[in-house]
Amino acid sequence: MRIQFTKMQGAGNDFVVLDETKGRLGLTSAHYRFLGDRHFGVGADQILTVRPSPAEGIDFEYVIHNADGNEVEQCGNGSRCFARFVRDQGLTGKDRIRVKTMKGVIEPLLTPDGRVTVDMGEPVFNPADIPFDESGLSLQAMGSWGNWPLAPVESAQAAPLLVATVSMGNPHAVTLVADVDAAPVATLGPQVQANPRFTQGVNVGFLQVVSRSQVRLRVYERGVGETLACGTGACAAVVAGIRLGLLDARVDVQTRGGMLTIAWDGMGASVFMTGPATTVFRGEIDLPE
Ligand SMILES: N[C@H](CCC[C@H](N)C(=O)O)C(=O)O
Repeated sequence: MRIQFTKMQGAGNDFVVLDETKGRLGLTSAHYRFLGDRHFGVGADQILTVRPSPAEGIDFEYVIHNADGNEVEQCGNGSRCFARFVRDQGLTGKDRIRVKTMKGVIEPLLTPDGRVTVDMGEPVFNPADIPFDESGLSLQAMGSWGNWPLAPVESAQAAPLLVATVSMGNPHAVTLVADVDAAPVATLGPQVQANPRFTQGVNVGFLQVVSRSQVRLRVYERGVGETLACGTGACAAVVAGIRLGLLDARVDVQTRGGMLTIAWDGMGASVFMTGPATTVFRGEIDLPE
């Protein structure tokens, strides 16, 4: 079957975008893996599928698959590219678009400077909702915001790693490092992901605090590996930094693929993410049967 696709990227996190607003393509997990494959397919970190409005007051639905073919709950950089896609394709004339993902409704806003700001909803800290099994762990309470625990997560390293666990709809574990360039992302990332306490896997963020309004971040993503940027990872990392008393309410996050700006006013507030969204090329491809 030959399909059309649009290749996009947001801060270097790259996507194959498919339009199912006029009918389903009926793709399988193997098809998503093929599309994500950088040697035999198109190549992407995630595959984003745009579908028609599922309900009154919502403009579209958007479905996210990691390069490993598994569907996931949320994708921050993808939500900006989704918004750029539906505008450029003439599927909407709106600047503010309400879109349903697996775990809720988010609201990208196309801004005059060409960037996109997304209301990513509230962060979730309850371990059972991350999900993270904290049974039997001696949690180390830190930070200026009450006793938010940093959980020691066993890894193959000598000492357990202290991580802050946050959900932005998808699971994140954030650890502090002195220098992201020297962080053992390729080894520690998969080790934390393999920890059975993350019962649905996890995206592992390595956060370097430069100042109260500037950080550097690398993320070893669930279902992909290290990406050049992770939007929900940037949200989770800034939220963790704010709750640990290390960051102010608006932070520039320097990733290997570009700059994202994250704002969060604290408990009960949404996290807002601003960043780029770029169309790289359009094409068509024959899917394996
Ligand atoms: N790998 C993530 C999904 C994509 C997140 C990332 N690309 C973003 O921009 O938020 C997960 O399995 O939860």
